[in-house]
Amino acid sequence: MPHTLVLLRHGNSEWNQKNLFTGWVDVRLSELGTSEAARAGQLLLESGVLPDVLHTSVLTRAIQTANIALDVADRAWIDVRRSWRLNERHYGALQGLDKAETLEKYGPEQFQLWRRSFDVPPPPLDDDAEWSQVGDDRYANLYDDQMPRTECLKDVIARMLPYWESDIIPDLKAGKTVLVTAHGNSLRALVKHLDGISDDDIADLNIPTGIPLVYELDDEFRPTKPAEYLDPEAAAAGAAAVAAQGKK
Ligand SMILES: O=C(O)[C@@H](CO)OP(=O)(O)O
Repeated sequence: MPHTLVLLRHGNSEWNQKNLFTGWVDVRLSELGTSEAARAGQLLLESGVLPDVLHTSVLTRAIQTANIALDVADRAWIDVRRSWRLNERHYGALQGLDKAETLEKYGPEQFQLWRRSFDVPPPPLDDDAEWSQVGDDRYANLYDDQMPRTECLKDVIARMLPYWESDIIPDLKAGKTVLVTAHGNSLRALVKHLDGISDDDIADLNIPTGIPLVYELDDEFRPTKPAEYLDPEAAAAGAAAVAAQGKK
């Protein structure tokens, strides 16, 4: 029996709007992001892809997106699990910096390496820096060596996949339609795993904000066909806009 998995990147956030590197900084949705989330719910409703369970990161922008979308889809009541393992990539010392200024200061090669390379993390963020999450209550249960100070995509895969195996797969196995509401880079990590994308090719994959991406998976939890965005045109435009960030 095929399993249905829906991936949803949060809607446009206040820092997406300001073009700042965000990572683990807990910013909220912008007005645009709120309407994107409502539209995502409408798309779920219209396509009849109705989630039975929600998995979110512990970041407010993903939680808000899920709440708004599920409310519109009349599924506000479904079970919810949250995990730091679905969080955005920790952007290290880039958190809080302007993307256009960073591109100008370090050049396109270094900028792309930090944003999209598989295994080059940005410099680590000091624990006492303004945009550090060390000491944030929501991470009180993490061991100190689990608490990132910076991450590359490879690190995100390493901390995200255990949750996929231990918490998301069992829900799929139970026949539930699973909604995962997360972030540009944590979802790139999951898509890389599901679609078997190489370490080099993943650099070209960008996930648009607020458009559900639907996977049908076999019993080995591999896609039976290419995943589909519920609004393919808007998704292509949104992904191109993410790729171009920095170039203002
Ligand atoms: O700033 C971030 O945390 C991410 C997602 O918004 O940005 P990027 O697409 O540059 O990896």
